[in-house]
Amino acid sequence: MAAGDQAHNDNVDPEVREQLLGARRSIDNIDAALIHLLAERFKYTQQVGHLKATKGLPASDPNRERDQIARLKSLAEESHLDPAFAEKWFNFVVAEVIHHHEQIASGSEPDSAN
Ligand SMILES: O=C(O)C(=O)C[C@]1(C(=O)O)C=C[C@@H](O)C=C1
Repeated sequence: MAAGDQAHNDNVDPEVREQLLGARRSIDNIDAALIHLLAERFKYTQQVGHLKATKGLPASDPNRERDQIARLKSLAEESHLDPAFAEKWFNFVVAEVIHHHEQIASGSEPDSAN
């Protein structure tokens, strides 16, 4: 049996299994909160996308992004989260937002847009 299969084994010490389940319940709650927060964020970025398209503004705003990255990296440091990871996460989300902005501007916004 591979080492990784041990966690799926029914023979896991009940105390360890309880600890694992307890931590996983909290992980599931946090993942749910993150999904809800992301959905809220995309609701607002969609509003921004429509505003930019209506007013003929560019999809991206590099100055705004620079300020956001500096702020998030500082918050990450305070929270003992890797600032490089915070920046990667932000860039990943913003790339999707810009893609949505471009779709809105070109009139090809998907029905289920977030
Ligand atoms: O604030 C804006 O202008 C947005 O379009 C939102 C947002 C973001 O997701 O935070 C996305 C793209 C911009 O380059 C900057 C920020």
